[in-house]
Amino acid sequence: MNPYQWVWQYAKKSRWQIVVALILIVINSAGIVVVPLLGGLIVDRVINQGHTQLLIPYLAIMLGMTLFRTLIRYCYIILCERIGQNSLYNIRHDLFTQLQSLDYTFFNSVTSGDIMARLTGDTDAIRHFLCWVTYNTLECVLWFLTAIFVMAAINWQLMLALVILTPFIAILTNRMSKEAHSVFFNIRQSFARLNAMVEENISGNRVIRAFAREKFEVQKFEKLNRDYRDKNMASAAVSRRYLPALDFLASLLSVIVLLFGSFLVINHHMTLGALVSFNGFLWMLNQPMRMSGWLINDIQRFSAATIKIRAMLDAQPVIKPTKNVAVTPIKGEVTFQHVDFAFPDAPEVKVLDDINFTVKPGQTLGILGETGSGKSTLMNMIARFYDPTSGQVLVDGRDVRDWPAQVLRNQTTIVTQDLFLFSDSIVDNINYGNRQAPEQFIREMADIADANNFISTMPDGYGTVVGERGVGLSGGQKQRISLTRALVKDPRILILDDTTSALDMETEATIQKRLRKVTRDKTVFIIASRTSSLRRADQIIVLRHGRIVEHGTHEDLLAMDGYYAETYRRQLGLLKTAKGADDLGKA
Ligand SMILES: Nc1ncnc2c1ncn2[C@@H]1O[C@H](COP(=O)(O)OP(=O)(O)OP(=O)(O)O)[C@@H](O)[C@H]1O
Repeated sequence: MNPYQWVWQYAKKSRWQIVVALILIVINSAGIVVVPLLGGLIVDRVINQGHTQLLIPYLAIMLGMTLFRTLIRYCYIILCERIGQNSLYNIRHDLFTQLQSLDYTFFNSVTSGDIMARLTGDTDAIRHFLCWVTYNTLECVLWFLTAIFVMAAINWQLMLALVILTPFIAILTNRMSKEAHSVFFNIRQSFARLNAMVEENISGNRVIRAFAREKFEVQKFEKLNRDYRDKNMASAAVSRRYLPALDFLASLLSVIVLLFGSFLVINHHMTLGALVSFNGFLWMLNQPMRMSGWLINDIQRFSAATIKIRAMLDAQPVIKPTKNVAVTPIKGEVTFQHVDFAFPDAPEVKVLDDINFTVKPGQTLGILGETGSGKSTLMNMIARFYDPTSGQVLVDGRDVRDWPAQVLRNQTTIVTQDLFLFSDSIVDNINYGNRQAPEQFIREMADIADANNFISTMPDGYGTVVGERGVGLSGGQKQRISLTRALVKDPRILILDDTTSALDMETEATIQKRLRKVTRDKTVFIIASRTSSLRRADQIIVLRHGRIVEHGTHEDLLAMDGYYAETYRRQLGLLKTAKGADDLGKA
C-alpha cells in the first residue's frame, strides 16, 4: 500500500465532504478563466472597437466572479481542514490504541522520544498534507490543464511554443522529488533523536543535577541540534538547487509569449486582445511550476512521516492474544516447568535457565539473588509480559498462553522497582486498578502498607495531587503508595519486587506482619535483598545467572550453608553491629 492509499483509508470516512470539496475546487478552477478572457474582450471590443458601454458590465462580471471564487475557495479550505482534522483524529486514536496493545519487547526497542515524534511531528506532517497540500496540488494541476486547454484554444501555435519547456519541467520535478525523499527521511530521523534526548533529559533531570552534568548535556544536545539543523539545511540545499531553475523556466514562459506573441500580432495571426488574454492565462502555468517545488517537499515530508507511523501501527506484539478460551476465576497456583528465557535482542544469552517450582494459593515464595540474576524477568513471565523460550508457566495448571492476558493481568499485580505514580491525586493513584474500591477499604489497605498516617497529614489528605512520577514524595512514601495500590486491586497473585527496600527494617517488619493477614488466600512472591523479608516465606529460591541454585525453606537453606546462609549471616552480623552501636550510643 502506498502512502496515498494508506491515508485514504482514513480520509474516505469523510468521502461526502471530499466530493463537495472536489466539486468546489473544479468550479473555482473553471471560474478562473473568466477574468483573463474578459481582459482580452476589453482590449478588443471596448478599446479597439469602441463599445465603451460594455466596459462596466465586463468589469462587474470580473468583480462578481472574483468574489464568487473567493467565497468558494474559503468553503473548500474549511472542508479540507475538516477532512484533515477528522482523519488525524482517527490516526491519533489508532496510534494510541496500538500503543496500549504493544508489549515490553516493543518498548524495549523504541525510545519514548521516538514515539512522541510519531505522535506529534509525524501526525502534523499528515495534517499539513491533508489540510493544505491536497487542495493546492489539485488547484495547480487543474490550473495547469485548464490553462493549456484554453490557451491552445486562443492560439495553438503560441501554446505549442510553450510546450517546448514541458520536458525540462518534468525532469526537474522528478529529480527534486527523488532527492527530497531521502532528505526528509533523514530530517525525520534526526528530529526523533533530538526528541528522545530532550525527553530523557527531562526525566533524568535529578540525576543530571546530582552529577552536575548540565554542561555535558548541553554539549550532547548541541550535537543533535546541529545535526537537525544540518539535515534541514540539506533540504534547503535541494530547494536551492531546483527552485531557481523552476522559477527561471516559469519566467521564460513570459519571454516566449511576448516574443512569439508580438510576432503573431504584428503578422495578424492573432489579435492584441487575444494576446492580452493569453498573457493573462500565463500565471496559471507559472504558478503551478513555481509551487511544484514546495509541494514536492511537503509530499516527501508526508511520505517520510507515514513510513514511521505505519511502522508503529503495523508492529505486532510478540505476546499473541489467546483465542477462544473459557474464562474461569483464577485460584492462584503458579508452576514453572523447565522454563528457559532469552530476550529477543540477545537470543544466545539465557536469562532464565531450567526454572522449576510450584507455589500453591496462600503460599509465599521468596526470591533472593544477585543483581541481574533474573529475578524481575522471572516474575514478568507470570503475567505474560514475556513468553518462555522453552518450557511452560502454568497458572492453576493451565499454560499462561491459554489464559486471556486481560484476566491474567487483572488477577496478577506486580509492584515494580520502577515506582510510577501518575500526576493525579493520591486516591486516584491508589484506586487505579479498582475504581469502585470503597473509601474504607482504601484506608484499610493504606494502613497495612503503613501509608495511611503520612497521607492523612498531607495538605489535602487522599486528595493531594502528586507531581509527575510522584514528585514531592520520598522514595519510601512512593513505595508505600504503590503497595497500597496493589492491595486495593485485591489480586489473587501478588508480586512484590523489592517493594520495601527504601523502608527501615522496623517499618518493613510491621508491613510484612500486617500483609500476612490480607494475603492468607493469595499467592505471594517477594523479591528482596534482605533475608529478614524472606525468612517467613513457605519456600525460598536463590537465583544465580538465571538458574535456581538453592531451593527450600529458611531452615533448609541455612542448613545448606550456601549463598542464602552466607547472606543471612552477613546481614545478621551487620544487624548486631548496628544494634551494638545503638546500645553504645544510648550508654
Ligand atoms: N530488555 C532487555 N534486553 C536484554 N537483556 C535484558 C533486558 N532486561 C534485562 N536484561 C538482562 O537480563 C538479566 C536479568 O535481568 P533482571 O532485571 O531480571 O535481573 P534482576 O535479578 O531482577 O536484577 P535486579 O536485582 O538488579 O533488579 C540481566 O542480565 C539484564 O542485563
